[in-house]
Amino acid sequence: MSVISIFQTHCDNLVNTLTIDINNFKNLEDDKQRIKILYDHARSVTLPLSKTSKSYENAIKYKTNGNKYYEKKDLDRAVDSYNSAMVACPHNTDKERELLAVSLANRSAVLLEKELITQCLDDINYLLNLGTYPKHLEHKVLLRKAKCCLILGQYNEGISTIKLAIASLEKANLTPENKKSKLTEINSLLDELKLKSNDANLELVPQLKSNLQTFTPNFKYPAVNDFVDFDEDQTQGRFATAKRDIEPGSIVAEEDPHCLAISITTCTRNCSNCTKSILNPIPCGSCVYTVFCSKNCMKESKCHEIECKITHSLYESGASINCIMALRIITQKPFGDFWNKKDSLGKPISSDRIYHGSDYERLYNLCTHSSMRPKGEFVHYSFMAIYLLRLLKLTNYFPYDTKDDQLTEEECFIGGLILRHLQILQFNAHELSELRNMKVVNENELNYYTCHLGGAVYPTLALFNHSCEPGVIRYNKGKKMVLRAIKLIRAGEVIYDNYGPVYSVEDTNSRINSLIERYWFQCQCVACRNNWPLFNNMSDHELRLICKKCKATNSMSKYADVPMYNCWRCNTSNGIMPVLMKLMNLDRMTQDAEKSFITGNFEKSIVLYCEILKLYYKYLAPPFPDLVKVQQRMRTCMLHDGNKELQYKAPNRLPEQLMIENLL
Ligand SMILES: C[S@@+](CC[C@H](N)C(=O)[O-])C[C@H]1O[C@@H](n2cnc3c(N)ncnc32)[C@H](O)[C@@H]1O
Repeated sequence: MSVISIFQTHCDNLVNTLTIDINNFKNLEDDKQRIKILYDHARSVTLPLSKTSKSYENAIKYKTNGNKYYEKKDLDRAVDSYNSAMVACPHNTDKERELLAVSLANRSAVLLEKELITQCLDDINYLLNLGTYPKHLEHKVLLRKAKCCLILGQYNEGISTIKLAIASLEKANLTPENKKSKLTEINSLLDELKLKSNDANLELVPQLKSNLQTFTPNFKYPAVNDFVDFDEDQTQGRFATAKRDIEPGSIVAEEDPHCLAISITTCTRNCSNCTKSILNPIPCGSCVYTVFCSKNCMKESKCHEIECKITHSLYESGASINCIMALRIITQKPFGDFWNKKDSLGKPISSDRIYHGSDYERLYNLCTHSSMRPKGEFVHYSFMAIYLLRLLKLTNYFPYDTKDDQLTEEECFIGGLILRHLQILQFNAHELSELRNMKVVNENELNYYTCHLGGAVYPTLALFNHSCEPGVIRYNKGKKMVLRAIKLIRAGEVIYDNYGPVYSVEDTNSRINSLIERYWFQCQCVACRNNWPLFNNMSDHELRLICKKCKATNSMSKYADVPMYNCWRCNTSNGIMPVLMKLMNLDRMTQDAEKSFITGNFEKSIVLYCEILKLYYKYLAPPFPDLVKVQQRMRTCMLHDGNKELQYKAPNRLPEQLMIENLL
């Protein structure tokens, strides 16, 4: 049985044995009442608390494998094995902590050979901090550290490290001869460091100019650019609009998540706090599902201190990433923070209060569609919430001793919040992702794919509605989500995001049905209303000209040899030649953009593609194939501006043939 189904089966069994009246259940006053009514019934499921524990013996095996790979100079596998050794290694006894330090030291040697100097230095600093590395070997890592300092230009730090290395030679079990040769090596490194240090004092380091795109935060909604506003209506709820024309390429929004979670498939490759891809993870001392990129991230991750004990039950029960986040929204803040808000939650928020995504009230007010939720599903969600609440009660989250067979007011309140989060996340969570290289045999055929790392919730970005012809694309930069325009969005227009289905790759019926099923609304976007063709069915011979007066679309053949046309709607006479001339000028720009794109010069190609898009949107109306191609290229370029796995290599040449994938 797959792990996903374990959790599902528990819930299904509970729903099937339920004796209460489901109609009444749905009409209950609030989520807290739902938890209260179902709690005892849900307790018939035993919580799976067995653990995939850390194991010293396994750690030794992995470390030994790492050494073998290192000897064979298979550096990538060596790093992987040392990583596994560290994740598996318990941190309780001196012997275990020594193994951890040795694995770190070995990994740092490999990283130095791989010329990953900063990572090597991080490992050495971490192991020296542990204080459990055998003293008779310490001179080796200190020497390695000094070499890193030399390469990184940290000369003074290097010099003090050399002094420590010399002192620690006293504790080394070396023959006098070996000791002498080590000392010679150390002293020559010291000379080099001193020399470089003197030179560095004479040099003036030129300041690199940041070429960051301009982003002027909106006063009321700091996560969006000043040119964005929000509006609301009966059919669409809240949505974002443009206060002025927004040009393609502009940054529309940048937001930090309110909460995030890394999925089980990548939880030992990406930092659970900042999502960074890491080659040299620092594993949690107690569980095998959590790693960090630095001590800082480990310290910042308050939620893991609470969750560590139940991480196994969460991950191995097959609970979805939304379940993990529904709980984490709670564990990342102290109980008192929620309890103090219990009377204000759900009440109207003053209109001049700044909309910060970190505000719990903003998250709480995201849409739940609870009135539309089918009765059975409500019960199902409540069981999931109770399961999560019972796990939470096994931690030290509540400021008192908890009992599984008793439900206090406080627990009931928190259970109600978890139930609400599950509903919110269903419609408002985003995927976290990074670019990874496809594993291909031939290095020249190196390619990339977007790998999903987990989920996150961004309370401001969650206010953007969907269109199958979106105005923005989304990507992650660290844990931030960035939204950038991929078309000209005119003042007053709605700024649409995209929830998955894109007009050029999926037919209208299929898009409409999947949106109804997944997001519970009937899409009325321009592509759905007009049943736009798929990319493969778009005509290459058609010119979709925009009337200069009324902006209506006038469709004609590219080869119609006529100088003018009269707009079908307002009858204004429009010249065709000036438009054709402009489009011909674009050919050159398109070739340049393609050349830069294919050779991986994404910054240059973004600038050119943006110019092309501006002209397209001025004279032509979508859909047409060249527009789809350019937007697809823009998407690839922007993804390369976002997260990449640590060892990501941009392909030397990207496929010249356009691969139409989902835009988002
Ligand atoms: C992430 S929320 C977007 C913000 C939402 N409008 C609100 O008021 O909170 C997703 C929900 O918004 C609504 N929505 C999104 N795009 C829509 C559209 N194009 N037309 C109508 N409703 C839409 C749907 O109810 C969907 O489940």
